[in-house]
Amino acid sequence: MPDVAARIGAIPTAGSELSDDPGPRDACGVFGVWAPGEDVANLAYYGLYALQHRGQEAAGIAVGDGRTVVVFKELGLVAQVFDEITLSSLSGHVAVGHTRYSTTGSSTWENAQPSYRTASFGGPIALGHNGNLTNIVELARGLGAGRDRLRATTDSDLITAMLADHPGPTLADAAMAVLPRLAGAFSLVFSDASTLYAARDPHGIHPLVLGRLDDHPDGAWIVASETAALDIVGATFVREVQPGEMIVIDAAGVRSRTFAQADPHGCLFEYVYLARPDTAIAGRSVHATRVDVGRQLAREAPVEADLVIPVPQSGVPAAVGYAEQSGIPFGEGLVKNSYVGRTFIQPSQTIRQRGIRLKLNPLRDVIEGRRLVVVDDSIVRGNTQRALVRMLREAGAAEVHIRISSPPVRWPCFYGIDFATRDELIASDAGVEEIRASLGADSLAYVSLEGLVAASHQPAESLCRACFDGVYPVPLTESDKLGKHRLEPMAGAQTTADMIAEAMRREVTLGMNGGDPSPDGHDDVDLADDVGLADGAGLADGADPVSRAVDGPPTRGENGRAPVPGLDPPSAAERRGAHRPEPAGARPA
Ligand SMILES: O=P(O)(O)OC[C@H]1O[C@H](OP(=O)(O)OP(=O)(O)O)[C@H](O)[C@@H]1O
Ligand SMILES: NC(=O)CC[C@H](N)C(=O)O
Ligand code: SF4
Ligand SMILES: [Mg+2]
Repeated sequence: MPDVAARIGAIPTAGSELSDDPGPRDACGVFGVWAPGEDVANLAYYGLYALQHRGQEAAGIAVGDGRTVVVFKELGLVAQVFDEITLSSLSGHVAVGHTRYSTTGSSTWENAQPSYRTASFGGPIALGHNGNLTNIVELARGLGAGRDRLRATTDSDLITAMLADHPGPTLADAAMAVLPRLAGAFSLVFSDASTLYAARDPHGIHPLVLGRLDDHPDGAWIVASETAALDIVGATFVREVQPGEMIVIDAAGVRSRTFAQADPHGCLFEYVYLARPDTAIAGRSVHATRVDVGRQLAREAPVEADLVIPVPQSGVPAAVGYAEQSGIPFGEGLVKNSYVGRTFIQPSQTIRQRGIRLKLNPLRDVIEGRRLVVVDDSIVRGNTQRALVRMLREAGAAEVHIRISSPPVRWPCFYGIDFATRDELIASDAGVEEIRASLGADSLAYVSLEGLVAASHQPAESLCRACFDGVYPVPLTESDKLGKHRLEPMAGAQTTADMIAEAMRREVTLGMNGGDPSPDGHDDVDLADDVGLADGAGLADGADPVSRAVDGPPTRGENGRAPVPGLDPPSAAERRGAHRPEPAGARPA
């Protein structure tokens, strides 16, 4: 191992090459670690555990040892995917990890990340991606037949394929040529067998931070979606990866390169829901932001009531702020089953709805006869509030006043949140009074967009607010409207070109989560009907029917019911190949 001690502390600012400026010391889940002498697989495991809230469908870790890269990935939660035996078989000095929440491509093993390719200039590439690209059909066209040999249908795998296709001669050269061609949101961690890379789109839509493991003789670096993951692995926050910046970490130290001019538009919804409260984005605590929004909500939408109750988990800080500002006592009126994860980011409507009832149960003695202010961070499809109002009334609430600490979500997100089609969003066409009536609440109010932005302490023009105001910072193309399954074979199309032509001809508009026809629908069958996907039609040769192009996790088979988030271990079918680390790429592509 070359002596890298001299480089420790030389943390480059964006765009610099090994600058001596120490930089500030003081935004799917991605996690990268470069730490010779450390158990990098274990660090990645803990990092991913800390980022579980960003993606619950699949998890994976790729480890490089200077010679090769081994990837282990599987459908399921981090703790279901990895055990001690698996982790101990992953040894090396560089690791890339990912927790997936699907936005392009179904929830299948092939689409789990890190994605893997062998570079045409030699050597392995493993990549984890948070975000969503908006020009994937164009990029897929560019790749042509090369992509068609592969079963992964994510935008993320396209990036890996483009890097692998580039003549090089190094991965850094390939990345500097490929990254400027990507449009949309991408916070990336990727590696070859020796070097860790991190890159963030020019808009910096989703967060990505650099941290350092202290007291490490050879230098040890972490890249993560959120600062909370740095805390959990004992790393010190160094700085954010800047929009349009690529960071390279190897035995020669840390280097920064700029691949595009920054035009910051950080995701406002990170402050509302996506990020952990114990994370800081652009120096601002997410928790403090949420409490402030709650206070603002109380100023904007006061109501006479006996008790403020939060909707666990993400509604808690805003409820604290609402109670503080209004003087109405705060109380726990709903018990959350901590073994049930997030419901909104589940990939199908059926699982989301079942999850809410399993997750939240009213405390009758607290709420009976009381006038309640029920505070939540957001209403998207309306699943949670619809179920809650019913539960609270059944449990004897005298009045139910819903207060929401974000404005109505009226527009789909194309940058990495599965907000689906406009049809699915309860607020897309309805006014507040209509929504109140449909939920059955006594009153309903949302915080203003101005109030939310002010609490973030960010200038409005440096935030993406598109799901609230419909102003998209990255222009969309017609092909973006083709939906989550746009790289999947449909109606018998066998090639990318056929698939695009067929989708365009049919004018299929599926949205990000084309599997969900409506908030009350049952998606899987309907999607197949919508896109003319006959059973097994259009599958790649040898594709497992469990993984076919229908959204939602594979069905169980044993008892016919869908898996329950956080409760069911992965089925035998889901875990095919599990606990069998294999050189990446060994599976048929
Ligand atoms: O209107 P909907 O479509 O129901 O979506 C909005 C709800 O989903 C999220 O909760 P979730 O259960 O995902 O996670 P949490 O535990 O972090 O609150 C969010 O906090 C809202 O409660
Ligand atoms: N939520 C995300 O960041 C998703 C990453 C990528 N678009 C995928 O679908 O796998
Ligand atoms: S549209 Fe909404 S959820 Fe998507 S990136 Fe913009 S602010 Fe975030
Ligand atoms: Mg919630």
